[in-house]
Amino acid sequence: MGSYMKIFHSLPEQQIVLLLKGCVTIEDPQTVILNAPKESSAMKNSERGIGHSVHRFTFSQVFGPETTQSEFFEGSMKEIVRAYVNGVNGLVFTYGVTNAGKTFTIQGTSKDFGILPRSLDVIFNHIKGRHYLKMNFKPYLSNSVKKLEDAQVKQEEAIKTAILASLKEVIQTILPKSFGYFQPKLVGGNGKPITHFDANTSVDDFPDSTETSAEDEVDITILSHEDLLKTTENLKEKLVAERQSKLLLEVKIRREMAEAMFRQLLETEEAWRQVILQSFSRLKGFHINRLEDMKDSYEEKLESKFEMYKEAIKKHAYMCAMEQIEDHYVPIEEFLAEQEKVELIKSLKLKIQKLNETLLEANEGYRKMAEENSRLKHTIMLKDQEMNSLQNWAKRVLELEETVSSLQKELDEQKKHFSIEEPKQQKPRRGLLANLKSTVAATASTPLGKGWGKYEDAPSSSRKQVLLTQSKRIIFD
Ligand SMILES: Nc1ncnc2c1ncn2[C@@H]1O[C@H](COP(=O)(O)OP(=O)(O)OP(=O)(O)O)[C@@H](O)[C@H]1O
Repeated sequence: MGSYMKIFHSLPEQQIVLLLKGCVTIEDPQTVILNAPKESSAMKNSERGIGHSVHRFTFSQVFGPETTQSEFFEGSMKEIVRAYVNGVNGLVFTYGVTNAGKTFTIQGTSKDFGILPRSLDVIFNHIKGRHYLKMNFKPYLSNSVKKLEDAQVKQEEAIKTAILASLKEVIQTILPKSFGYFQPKLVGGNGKPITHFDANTSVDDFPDSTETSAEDEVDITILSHEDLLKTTENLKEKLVAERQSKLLLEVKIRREMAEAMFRQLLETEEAWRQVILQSFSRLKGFHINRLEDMKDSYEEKLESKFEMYKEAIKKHAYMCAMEQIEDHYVPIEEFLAEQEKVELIKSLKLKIQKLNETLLEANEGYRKMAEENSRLKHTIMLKDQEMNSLQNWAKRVLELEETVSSLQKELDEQKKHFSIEEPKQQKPRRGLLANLKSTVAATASTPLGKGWGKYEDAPSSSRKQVLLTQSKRIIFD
């Protein structure tokens, strides 16, 4: 018994409970402990100090999950049933959520009966041989019974037979194949149906009430009292049989009518089916045509919409282009003029570039020339210095030349003078240098320039050479 289920009967102390695994723990055969699940509000409340997470319940008997149907019956029902057969009323009911196992407990399965078939088995075993065999009680107004007369019993039986027969036919007609679906409802202790309805039972299996008795009509006046009773009895039976046969006939007629109606119904159904099929196929055709029409019209619509959108897009593109043209439009003359300007600017730029290059080159040349110039200046300066020194030299040479010429003159005069006075006085020779010195000293105040004059027009180099030659000559003289 894996589920959680309580089975109560009328007495509170007789509470019995079957328990679920998990939060429910069986402490002992009388006590169950309920532990609140971890996430439950009861557990959370108990953690906050409100209420308890554990509850203890006491019962007359607790059955755990491993309990079998038999053990449960023995432990729960047997005493109640025993009391019942001894005239003590009892109430057993199950209580629990859906799928808790109430039906399983009460009814059980065909292999493993629950407490109800087991109880019935016990009860019927208990009254075995003491059954009331006559079938002359009829339920009345749900909670009562009526005792039937024999004739009523037979009438009931005939009706029952007729009903069962027609029922069987109807069932065979309507549900020929699925008849096997119906299972016996009540099962006895041996597992066989207590009330058995055999689908193969036919009308022929029931006594044929339409058959007339073999007995002929008799003259009652010649009959004894016993025979009379017997005959009366026979007549009664005949009467009943006739009534039965009438009933059967009625049932038969009704059945035939029902069959006819059923056939008609089938035919009608078939006709309707045909009609429906035709309509359906027509409808289908209609739908297909309609669908095709719709498809065409949708395609057309789609096409026209497509065209419309295409036109709209074109228009939009055109408008955009026009707007752009308005914003960016330049007349061709302006454009050409601009173009010329651009060309001009380009060529000017090119020229400027070339000029720049030329300028750079000129700069470079100028720089080189400046260098050359400074070098030449330097040379000139050197030459000037040289020239100055040469001029000084020349000046000096001229002076010396002057001196020499004056000395020469003086010498010549002296010579002349000596040649006149030579015989009288012979002047002692003192050497050239002593003579020169004395001459220079004598002519120190003599002005220069007389000897220079004859070289004034000569080029400087030849003049220098002359000067040098003269000065050399003067020095070596
Ligand atoms: N003790 C058990 N052992 C094995 N199977 C069980 C047990 N109890 C219940 N079941 C199975 O659990 C399922 C539900 O059980 P059952 O139909 O008896 O529940 P229930 O309480 O009658 O439900 P509901 O209230 O919906 O009728 C069934 O398939 C049943 O066979």
